[in-house]
Order: sequence, then C-alpha cells, then structure tokens
Amino acid sequence: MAPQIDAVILAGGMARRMGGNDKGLVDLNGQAMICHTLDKLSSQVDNIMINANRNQAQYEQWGYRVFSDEDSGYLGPLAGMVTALKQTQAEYLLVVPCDCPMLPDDLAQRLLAALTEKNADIAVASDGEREQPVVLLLKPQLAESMQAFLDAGERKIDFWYRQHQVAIESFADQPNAFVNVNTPEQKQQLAQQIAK
Ligand SMILES: Nc1nc2c(ncn2[C@@H]2O[C@H](COP(=O)(O)OP(=O)(O)OP(=O)(O)O)[C@@H](O)[C@H]2O)c(=O)[nH]1
Ligand SMILES: [Mg+2]
Repeated sequence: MAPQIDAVILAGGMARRMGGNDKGLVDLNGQAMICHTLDKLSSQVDNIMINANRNQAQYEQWGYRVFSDEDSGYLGPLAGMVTALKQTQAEYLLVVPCDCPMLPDDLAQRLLAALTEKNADIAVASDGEREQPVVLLLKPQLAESMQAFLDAGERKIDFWYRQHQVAIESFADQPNAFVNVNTPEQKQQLAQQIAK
C-alpha cells in the first residue's frame, strides 16, 4: 500500500516584496494564488494543511485545516514546517510554498521515490540548476531535530537539512514548475504567461 503523505502549504510569511499583501490570497488570473497550489496538490496527497499567520478565516474557505506557527515571531519557513511536522499523523510530509503556482503534477511521487531509493530522511526538489529549499518531502520524526535547530537560533533551512540524509530530485524536465512569485511584477509576468 502507498504510504500516507500529508502536505502543508506555507503561507505564513510577511510577503514584504509583495508590499505586505498576503501572498497566498493575492489574485492570480481570477483565483487566489494558493488555489493554484491546492489544485496542483489535491490529487497527489492524502490531506492538505494550510499554514498561515494572518487572515486565517479567509484561508479556511477552502475547507482545509489552517494553523499558525507555534512560535509567532515570524522565524521563517522552518517555523511553519516544524508546526506541521508536529501535527501530521502521516508517514511523510510534503512541504511547498504558497507562491509556486506551477508545481509538478508528479511532485510527491518523485520525491518519495528519490527518498526511498537513497534511503534518505528528506527529499528536496531541484529545477535542475538550483535546489528549491522549501519544496521537500520529509519524515515527521525530524520534528525534534528541526525544533532544536530553531531553538539554537538557526534559521537557514539548507543548513538544517544538511545534518540529515538528503536526496535531491531534479525536475529539469519541467523548467517552469518552480516559478516563484515574490513581487507584483513577477505576478504580472506569470499571469500573462498563463493567459497565453
Ligand atoms: N510559517 C511561516 N512561513 C514563512 C515565514 N516566512 C516565510 N514563510 C514562507 O516561506 C515561503 C518562502 O518565503 P518567501 O518567498 O521569502 O516569502 P515571504 O517571507 O513571505 O516574502 P518576503 O517578505 O518578500 O521575503 C513562503 O511560502 C512564505 O509564506 C514564517 O515566518 N512562517
Ligand atoms: Mg518566495
């Protein structure tokens, strides 16, 4: 039987480059940005959770569980991830950001295959050139290690995952899949691309 995979969509950042507008909720071609991500993930995993530190009521409209960071200090993506790791009952947690609306349709499946093949604890996606540090699959048993890393004042996710067995899965076959929307200009550009 296939192992159970839960996903968390990280929407807990301050979105300063988006003028402070909650990135998951900004409109991209008639839908909130997070809707594009929800569409991509819904057939890939067993349960989806949304991690948001404001506008929770709005995020609840899609019917998924919404939770905020256990530590409310905006410590960065790891703060959302560690909270999700403590909540999931699944065998694996898939983590994605809310600002990558074009994620691969075979993301979970390929990360799981890479993790299993390498006997790793974490599988991180790459676009063929660069690692995508907040697109990863990991085991919930790592919650304690991640919490200790945060408690030590560390914030950089790639430093954390290098303490563990990591598999990198290249999605060089889908060069557009990790387009990242951080600014209004990038959003405008992607909107035009999608509309074509
Ligand atoms: N839970 C949680 N997620 C965060 C936090 N900071 C960033 N993220 C998420 O991590 C992902 C990648 O971060 P960025 O693209 O830099 O997003 P951001 O920090 O909101 O945006 P900027 O302020 O413009 O850097 C996004 O999905 C963010 O929502 C945080 O403190 N808590
Ligand atoms: Mg980003």
